[in-house]
Amino acid sequence: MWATAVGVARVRALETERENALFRDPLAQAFATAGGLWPSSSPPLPDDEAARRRRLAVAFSIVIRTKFLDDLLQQASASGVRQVVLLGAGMDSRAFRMDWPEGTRLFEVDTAAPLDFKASVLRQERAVARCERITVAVDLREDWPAALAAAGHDPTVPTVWIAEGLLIYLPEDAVELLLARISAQSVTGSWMGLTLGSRGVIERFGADAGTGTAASMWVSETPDDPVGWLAGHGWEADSHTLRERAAAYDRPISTPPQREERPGGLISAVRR
Ligand SMILES: C[S@@+](CC[C@H](N)C(=O)[O-])C[C@H]1O[C@@H](n2cnc3c(N)ncnc32)[C@H](O)[C@@H]1O
Repeated sequence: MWATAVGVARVRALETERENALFRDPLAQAFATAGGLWPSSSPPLPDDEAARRRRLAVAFSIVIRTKFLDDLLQQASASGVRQVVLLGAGMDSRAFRMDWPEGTRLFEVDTAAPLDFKASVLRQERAVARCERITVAVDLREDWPAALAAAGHDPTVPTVWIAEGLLIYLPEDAVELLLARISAQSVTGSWMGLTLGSRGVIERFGADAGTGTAASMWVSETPDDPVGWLAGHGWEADSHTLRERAAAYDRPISTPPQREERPGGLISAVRR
């Protein structure tokens, strides 16, 4: 399941090599290498044209969402937030690659296996975090708020929460529960950045996805009205499409939309 996190690192390593990269993630290549996905020619792109296009589209979406959430984290920091929680952190290396104000504490929540793998790569790379970094090994289906609190998270001061490439893997009731728990730990002034499967993506990508691929594990998509949904949880949200953000980052999608595009893939929210 967490192998998908190494696939994400591979995409970030490729972006890092670009001249006009939207971000640079110097640790991504080490994660991809340790996971057997680097040099990037392995695994080869599938021959099947549709599968090839899907793979490229997923990679593109990872690059755009990474930049979107980097910006959101910077904004939250600038507004004074000093607690960061990465839910399903995987190989996220923001603790190491971003500038953090003095006093920032960053919690990485994931299960033990990916966190152990990550720790071994970080040791090998002699990576040094640029903020206080705390890992919390817990399954998000269990009582993770208690584990987070035990690790030192303080729910009485604002937090910026990131759930990147996570909710698409959780069934709808688990997404609701996660949101309720995040909201219960978020005082006014907290922030949240979410990525959600855009509408129809499971049908388009998941239906004929090979077993073991990331797309074969996708189960949930953006609700019909993401802004209203989050308002119900006490958040003032903005939702963006990949296409709109990609254009804003000067990385426009050149092909016209094949169907009506509804908002929803990328969400930023502030706690009221
Ligand atoms: C596709 S990866 C994305 C990782 C990271 N957020 C990023 O964008 O680089 C999904 C991550 O969510 C984690 N995850 C999925 N289900 C989880 C659960 N029930 N509890 C804790 N972590 C979970 C996986 O271990 C994996 O690291």
